[in-house]
Amino acid sequence: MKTEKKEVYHFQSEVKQLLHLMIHSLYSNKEIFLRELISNASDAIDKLRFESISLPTLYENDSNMKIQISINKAQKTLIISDNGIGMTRQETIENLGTIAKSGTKSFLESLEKKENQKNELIGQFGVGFYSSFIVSEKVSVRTRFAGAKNNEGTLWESSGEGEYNIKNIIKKTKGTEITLFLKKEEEEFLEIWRIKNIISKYSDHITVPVYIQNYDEKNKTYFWEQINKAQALWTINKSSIKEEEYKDFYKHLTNDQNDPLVWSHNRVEGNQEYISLLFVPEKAAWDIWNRDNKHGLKLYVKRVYIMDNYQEFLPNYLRFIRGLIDSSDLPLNISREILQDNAITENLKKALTKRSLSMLEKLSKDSDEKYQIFWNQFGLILKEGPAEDHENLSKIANLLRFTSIKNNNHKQNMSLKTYISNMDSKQEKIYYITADSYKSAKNSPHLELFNKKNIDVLLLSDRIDEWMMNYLIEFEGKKFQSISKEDSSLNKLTEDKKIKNNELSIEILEFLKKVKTILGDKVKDVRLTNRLTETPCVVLSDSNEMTTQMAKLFSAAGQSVPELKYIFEINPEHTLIKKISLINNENQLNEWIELLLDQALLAEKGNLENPHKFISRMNKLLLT
Ligand SMILES: Nc1ncnc2c1ncn2[C@@H]1O[C@H](COP(=O)(O)OP(=O)(O)OP(=O)(O)O)[C@@H](O)[C@H]1O
Repeated sequence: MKTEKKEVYHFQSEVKQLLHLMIHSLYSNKEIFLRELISNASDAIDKLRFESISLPTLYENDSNMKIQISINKAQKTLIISDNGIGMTRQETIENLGTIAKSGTKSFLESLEKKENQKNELIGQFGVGFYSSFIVSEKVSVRTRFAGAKNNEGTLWESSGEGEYNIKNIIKKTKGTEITLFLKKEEEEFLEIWRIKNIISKYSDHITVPVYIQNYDEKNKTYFWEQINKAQALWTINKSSIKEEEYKDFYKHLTNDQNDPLVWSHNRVEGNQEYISLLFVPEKAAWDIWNRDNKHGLKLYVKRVYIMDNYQEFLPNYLRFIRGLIDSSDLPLNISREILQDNAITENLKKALTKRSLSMLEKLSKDSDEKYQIFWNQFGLILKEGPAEDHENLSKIANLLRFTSIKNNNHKQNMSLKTYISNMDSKQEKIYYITADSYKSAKNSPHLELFNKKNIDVLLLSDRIDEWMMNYLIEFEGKKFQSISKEDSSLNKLTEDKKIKNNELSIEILEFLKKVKTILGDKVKDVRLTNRLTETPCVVLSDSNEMTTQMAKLFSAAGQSVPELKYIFEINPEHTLIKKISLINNENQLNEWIELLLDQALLAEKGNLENPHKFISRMNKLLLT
């Protein structure tokens, strides 16, 4: 048994940092402390409801769940109490002395550098309980875990300056009572109208009733006045919910301060019964690229909160979707483990995936501008889709956006449908090129023919693109074709320019033979090309071989890649080729051919195995 003595503890250093930051960055929006405390109280009540499904005695004969707020003007205090799950002593120390979230440290560090975005980022991170210190000079928490004895209560007190006290107390009721000793300059929060105002602003979608203690002047008595509607928004008929209410609800659910871009609210009856409410954010969460970023939907079963961030209802490539699902088919005592191998989960996942994709499709039809915002934020994540979800491949492909030669800038805003509708009548395939950057894709010699023929090519330069293109085989009957690979369909487009052997000069054919001999097995083949206009030569991958970009991805991932052998194509009409083909000096010819190959390789790969040799060879030839 602990003694009655106070024990002093120190805050974890991250807490000190967060407190400091919060007090200095959120001064313009102080009132959010009340939202945070009410939200915590509501979570504690949800947890109690959930736990008491298997252990009803936890209610301690008090199952009328509520949050109560009272003001004591004389003492300048504001008291927020709930009859939820409460905390044990150990939990109090862990929850109110540390920050459990992973990535806190890096988050705080990144925040230091983003002066003008601090406010928004802190909000997303969830300021939580510690926001009480924005308005309080001291905070005291009395709490007792549901089901524990009356003398197992805990008192936590702090002035938010580095340390806090813990003491054992008697608390007759389960739950938590938080007393804020307001700073002198924050006395506005002692006004009942002000508090009522804040509660209705932030807490309408809290499903637990929130009461404020009011005074009846006529009867000279105190009474509890309910402030919020305490009805779960998603259970209300769609047609009676206002746009603003959805937006508020989204913010409440996610801590995001921005409005959602779009949402989809559905009640499904029949075989499966559930309500889903899905949102697409306007901005990616700060930790969306963290491996341990907590995404997923909030799960309710028959209106009872079960868990946060359940990831199995949506595929990974839709991890930016936020929202909730309220199932009537799952049992209340469901656990994560059971959920995982559950046919209901599987069906829900299918249905919610379709729902999300249609929501995005609708967004793309309704507003180009909004869809572009979505794409800029989440396009890279959606690009994981083709590899992950074969079943919905064509729907996902339809949602992808690209830039292309004709686009003439790096903005990815062209759909495959648009590409196809602009296709030349002779064009059979959807042409694309992958490279390290937009610039290098746009300037690749492979584009010369396409530029000349006015045929558009998708320019892909995100890291994931090459990988994605392995899964995109065709769209609406048109095959995808990498233009850095050998491709016989090009012949149709170049009929007018076809190289016919009998029309070629003997000199050029002789030259071709020589090049083959000189390069030997450094290349797979040597051919004359009709792809080029400006460039003397180019290398291509064989149609069944890995592309350069793919090889780069593999080696960046630490995997060994077999050496790529290219097809070396020469442009017989290029002045340089014409000139070189006339060289008789064998040594000099060798040097020139090696130089040409290196040039083509450099253009293709962006680097050379032996750049030094390339330079000295070039310098030597420049002097001849
Ligand atoms: N009224 C309460 N009853 C029971 N536990 C509480 C209460 N308030 C806070 N806690 C506990 O303290 C923890 C920390 O609260 P805090 O508000 O700092 O962060 P959070 O609620 O976990 O995160 P966020 O604010 O981002 O949702 C909570 O997770 C909860 O376990």
